[in-house]
Amino acid sequence: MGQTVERRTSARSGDAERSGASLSEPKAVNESIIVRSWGRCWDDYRIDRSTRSGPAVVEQQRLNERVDRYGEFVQLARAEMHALYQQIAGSGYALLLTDADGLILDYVGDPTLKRTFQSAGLWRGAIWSEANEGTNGVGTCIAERRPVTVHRDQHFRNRHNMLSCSGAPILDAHGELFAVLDASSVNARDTPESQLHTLALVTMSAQLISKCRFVASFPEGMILRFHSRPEYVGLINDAAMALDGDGKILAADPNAVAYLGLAHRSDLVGQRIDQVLDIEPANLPEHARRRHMPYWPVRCVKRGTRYFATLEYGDQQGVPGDRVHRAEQVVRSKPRGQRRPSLEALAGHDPSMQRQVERARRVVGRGIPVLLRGETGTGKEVFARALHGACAWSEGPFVAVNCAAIPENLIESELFGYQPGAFTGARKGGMKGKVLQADGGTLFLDEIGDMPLDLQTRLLRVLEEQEVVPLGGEVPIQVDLNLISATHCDLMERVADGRFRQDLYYRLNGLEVALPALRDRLDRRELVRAVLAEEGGEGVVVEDEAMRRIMACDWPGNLRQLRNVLRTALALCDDQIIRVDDLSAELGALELRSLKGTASAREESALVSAERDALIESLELHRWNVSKTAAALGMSRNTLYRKMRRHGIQQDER
Ligand SMILES: Nc1ncnc2c1ncn2[C@@H]1O[C@H](COP(=O)(O)OP(=O)(O)OP(=O)(O)O)[C@@H](O)[C@H]1O
Repeated sequence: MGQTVERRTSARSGDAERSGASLSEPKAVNESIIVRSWGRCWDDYRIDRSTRSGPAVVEQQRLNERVDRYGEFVQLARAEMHALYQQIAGSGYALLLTDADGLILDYVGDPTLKRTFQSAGLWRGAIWSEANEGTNGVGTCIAERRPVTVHRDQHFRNRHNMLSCSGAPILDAHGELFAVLDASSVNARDTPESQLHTLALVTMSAQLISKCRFVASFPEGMILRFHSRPEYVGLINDAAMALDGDGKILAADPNAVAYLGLAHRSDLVGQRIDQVLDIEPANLPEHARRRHMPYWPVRCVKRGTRYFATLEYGDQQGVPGDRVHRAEQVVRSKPRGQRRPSLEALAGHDPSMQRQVERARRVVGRGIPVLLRGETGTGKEVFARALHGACAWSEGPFVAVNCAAIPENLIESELFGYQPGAFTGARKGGMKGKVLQADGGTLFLDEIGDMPLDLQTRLLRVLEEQEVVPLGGEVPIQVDLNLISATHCDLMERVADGRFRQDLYYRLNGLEVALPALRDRLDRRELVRAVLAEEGGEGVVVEDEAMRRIMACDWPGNLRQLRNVLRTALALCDDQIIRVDDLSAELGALELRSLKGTASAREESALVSAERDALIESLELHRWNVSKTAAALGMSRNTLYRKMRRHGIQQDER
């Protein structure tokens, strides 16, 4: 595994949360930042609110010098700015990169809005320090060293009252503010609260840029990355430390300080690595050479907490020019475990799976909708992607919509899109819904059983008439797409009790493919070997007793859970042999669960309420971030949403 910084879209808002910019961050926190800033504007800078002149702009030559000084960093940041812009394009925002003095170094935005932004002073060379321009997204972010949204009349100077700006700090490897990433819009009609979503995205991108910069800053040293879960090592929310050849810690990122339970960076920097983690400095070169199994388990010396770590030489970050290129790849790289196996590969050696693949193959590309049924983690989405890859629409897009994960009141606009001005808070340019995005390709409707009834009616009409009318629009737009849906539940049962429309059920179910649960597959041994190979453990042997335990397990989380357990076992095992001890506690908990399956009804109801309590506790612990909680509990987000619904847990229970 290369020393890369991967983005995981699903973790976007979660990571922003940890940095203090969560969507749920009390409005009051942002407001108190604004109040402090206004205080500085009155008392320290003594700014005249009513002057009409725009921000000072430096001469081109000085701007060029500044950009040169930031060198490769500007290109690295630009790669991420483009990636972020893809997400917010059409919403009237421009992205700005400034230096630590608030001087705008770079701009990425809608070319048609260039003039508007230029006349507002949001352009290369303009200086947006707080002392010059009063309270604003860039200058106040620099003054407070934290993410901030400054919305319309929260700006101190009247001239800037039409702006909405969200700025987040980019830190250097020593924790110093080095640059600011800002998203600004002119004449936004949104409320300050809706800006918090933008702020979360900007904060996440700023963290990603900070991390790329960290790992690229020590070409002479080594970079150690760690996290309590192996699958998170190498992703944006792992911890990073730079070491010299003797194991002395040269730098540590904020996650390293937080995960090790320390108060300050200075508690780490200058220490030797073996004072912090149980890593022998003499063994560092050996760890850096590990290629067959990149991460290994380490423990915190003081607290005994276990992590998984990787180590690479700083110069393995690539030659300078290459680094930018890698950053571009890095920010766009796909989450691990998202390979695209073919239908044959999915069939494996299991007769029932082979039968299902054969049936699906017969209808593929004939415009017959396929309904996939299977428990969580049986590979429904992987199967849908393989079907898309094998059909006539494979050149077109594959657009997945998870009906369980989108809040009910958003499904309609997500699916069908809307026209400009369709409702308050709508994006200026309107939005193309998922159905239209999938035109010419495949629309994958995951967890279709969770679609609200009134939307089922709309969906049925779209499918029958093969045209969509976006919200607020009148003219129908033709669509031609391949439809695959998936569900974990018995849709017929839902039809029987009135929760699912019978006509839609028949419309979706051109062919039903039932994916077997892992416990029912006859090729589990082969699957274990295949997953181990995919996880970098080719040639690793599973000891008989360990294999017996894996075979005997009930695997409620199916292939997803098997993969997690094997990934951890690979990291823990010595001598390329997986023993019982390497099978994580998760397997023990599963075995206990099957024992509990025989418990009496009373015990079961106690278990149900224990599960509810445990879910709430875990959600609390992860600040109600569903992605993180699901990852910590080893289940999919869908499963967690389902469980929350079953236990009547609402996200606003906090
Ligand atoms: N045939 C397979 N071999 C190995 N791993 C697989 C296979 N199919 C799926 N997986 C793995 O199992 C995990 C779950 O797959 P997927 O998301 O497709 O399941 P799902 O049924 O859609 O789950 P959910 O209903 O919870 O959304 C993924 O990590 C995927 O890589």
